[in-house]
Amino acid sequence: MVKTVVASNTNGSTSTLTGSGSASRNSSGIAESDVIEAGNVVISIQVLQNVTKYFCPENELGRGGFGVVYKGELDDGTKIAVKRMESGVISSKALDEFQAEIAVFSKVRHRHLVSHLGYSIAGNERILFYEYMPQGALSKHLFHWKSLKLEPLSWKRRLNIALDVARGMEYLHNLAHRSFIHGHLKSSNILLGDDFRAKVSDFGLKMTLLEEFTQPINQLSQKFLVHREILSLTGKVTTKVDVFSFGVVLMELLTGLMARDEDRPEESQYLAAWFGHIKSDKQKLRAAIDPALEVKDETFEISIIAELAGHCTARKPSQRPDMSHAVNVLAPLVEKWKPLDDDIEEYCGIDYRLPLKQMVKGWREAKGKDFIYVDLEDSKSSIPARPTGFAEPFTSADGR
Ligand SMILES: Nc1ncnc2c1ncn2[C@@H]1O[C@H](COP(=O)(O)OP(=O)(O)OP(=O)(O)O)[C@@H](O)[C@H]1O
Repeated sequence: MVKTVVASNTNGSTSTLTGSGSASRNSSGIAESDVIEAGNVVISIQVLQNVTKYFCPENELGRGGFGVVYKGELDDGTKIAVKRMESGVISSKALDEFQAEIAVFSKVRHRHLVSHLGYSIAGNERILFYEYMPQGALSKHLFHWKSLKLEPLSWKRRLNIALDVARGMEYLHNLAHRSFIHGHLKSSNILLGDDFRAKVSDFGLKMTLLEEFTQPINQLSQKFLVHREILSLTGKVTTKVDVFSFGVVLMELLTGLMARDEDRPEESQYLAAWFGHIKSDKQKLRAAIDPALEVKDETFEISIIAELAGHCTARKPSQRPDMSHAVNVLAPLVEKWKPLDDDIEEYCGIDYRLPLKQMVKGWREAKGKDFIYVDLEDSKSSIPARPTGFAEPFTSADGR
């Protein structure tokens, strides 16, 4: 017997059901009979086996610390990413915690956060499934584009990605009802859509849900402590850990170099440390820019991003800005590159250059007007319609 839960209801609880999954299915491949109480949709694990062709290697999208991620396709053509956890990653003892965490993060919806759609439990199997991001991880496009025969990312795309990530992280930190720490933001956890717009993934697997911005280190698995040396300065995990990681991602976008690479000369093995030394020297900074970028008139922007990256990776967490600051620095740069009629609905009635409160006020007013707008806090527009019973997303008056 197996049980699968897709999303959860708005009060944070989840329900599960055992079953074979053989009932007739709606347009998203989810059985009508599987829809049960209080907004919970329950489907069987067989659906996931079917859509991934029994976890066929051909459908493998990648591997991470938790296991293998497969591509799957529902009956209606909707693509999903299915993360099959390696056995032992989650003990049965930790299962309650696992379910409770998932109950929370399945409701976190934002256009720059990869939507978590559900999970499955069957015997030792722990499977999570997500919105599918067709262009895959940012890391692939920054570090492996040649071997994968991809186009290198243009400067404009990199700027957009930086802003998208900043907005997703700003939401996690400040704008959801509670504050979330991602804990392992990195370029392999930033996924790209066909339009090369970015969404942050993997928040929640060990995301720390905090009412206050403090948590003793030992409550987080070492695996997630990408910048352990920085954490050890304070002994606390705070949102500033994510800000540091974001600064490193900015450095990767600028240089095309991985955060850490033991094949590089010793002084540049750690990108953050090395970049911190060279960023104020114009010539060295220019020499460090990714050769795949044809830099012409972007010198001014590059120095702003370099400055921001340095600020985000300040040694003391208290000296690092919050993500809202990063959004405010990046938004005008992206705006500059934006053709007037490009992506117009995203900007309808909203001036992203305004401080958050004014911007939200403008957005609310725009909502009342008689034209199409996009719900800024809800990424559901990027995936096909949510099947009946999927969780209502968190709402936030401050979404951007
Ligand atoms: N939603 C998704 N859509 C498309 N591809 C995905 C999706 N989620 C993951 N992938 C692919 O699977 C790979 C592995 O993802 P996963 O999140 O398991 O590990 P990771 O982020 O690389 O590492 P870690 O587990 O240490 O965070 C990613 O690099 C990406 O290429």
